[in-house]
Amino acid sequence: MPIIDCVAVTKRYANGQLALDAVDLAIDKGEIFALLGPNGAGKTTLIGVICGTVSMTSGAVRVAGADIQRDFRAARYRIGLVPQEIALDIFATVRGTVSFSRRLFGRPPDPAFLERLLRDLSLWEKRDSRIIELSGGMKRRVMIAKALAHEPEVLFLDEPTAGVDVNLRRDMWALVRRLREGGVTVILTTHYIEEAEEMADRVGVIDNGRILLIEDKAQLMRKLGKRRLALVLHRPLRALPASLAGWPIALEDGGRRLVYSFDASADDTGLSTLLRRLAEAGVDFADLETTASSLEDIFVDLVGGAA
Ligand SMILES: Nc1ncnc2c1ncn2[C@@H]1O[C@H](COP(=O)(O)OP(=O)(O)OP(=O)(O)O)[C@@H](O)[C@H]1O
Repeated sequence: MPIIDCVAVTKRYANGQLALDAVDLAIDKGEIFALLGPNGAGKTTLIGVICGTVSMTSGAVRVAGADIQRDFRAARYRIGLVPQEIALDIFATVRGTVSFSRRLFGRPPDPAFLERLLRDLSLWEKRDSRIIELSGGMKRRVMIAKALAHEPEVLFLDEPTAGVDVNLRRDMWALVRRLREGGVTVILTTHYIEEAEEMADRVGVIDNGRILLIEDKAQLMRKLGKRRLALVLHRPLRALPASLAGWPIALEDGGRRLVYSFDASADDTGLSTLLRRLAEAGVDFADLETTASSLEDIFVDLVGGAA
């Protein structure tokens, strides 16, 4: 049984905006799932529906079997949510904020757990500071600690690293991995492709309220992945040989690098023709390298056309 199961989830806001259009999404326990999409794609709305803060127009969501509408408390108890905006009582202390959130869910105090959580998020030294005294990055850490305070099985991170510095981003990624080792399911939304590439087991791409694709990350990158061949030329080229006109080739680095993009899974990659024509045109190269395209290239291909 998936830990999160969305069936035909549709959301139309009061102003008529269709934010989710019959979304089916099943998330397995213990996976890290990245939901990718451009601004306004429907990511935050989908999270809101799953967490019960946005009412859906039609469809159903179950969290570990509990229906979010009929059995809200049971479903919500299993979820920790880190929203995009920081919302904290600025006069409370770090420790007070986190223990309050735990109490709200009816969990008994557990000082050892609290200490571990605050240490994991590099908040232990600040445990008695008031929120108002903290930097923006520290406040974000508190938001995460707060979401994890009741030991949820599923953690939602809505754009966790938008505008955060490199250290916090790295800490966050490390934390997410540790959580997964502990069996926690993590669902993150992002428009930073590198984040999905770095973290996710599976990737879903959403645009205009529709899921365009859900795929194992590695498979996705293999399947849709283009490759690049870069040749380092002996002598810089001003222009491509006429025999290669119209090929997906770019000259970079002042004509010293010739870069060819191709589909590695195609029957004919064009590589042998390319090399033959270069040889015929007297173009020598000193070195060559091939690289796989990133998830970003794939994403732009998918969403770029629709946007
Ligand atoms: N309360 C609301 N009332 C009306 N329309 C809304 C409301 N909230 C969101 N929308 C619209 O629904 C669509 C989906 O918005 P949503 O915030 O879910 O997208 P998102 O993918 O999270 O975007 P972002 O990456 O910018 O956070 C957008 O067109 C947005 O303008």
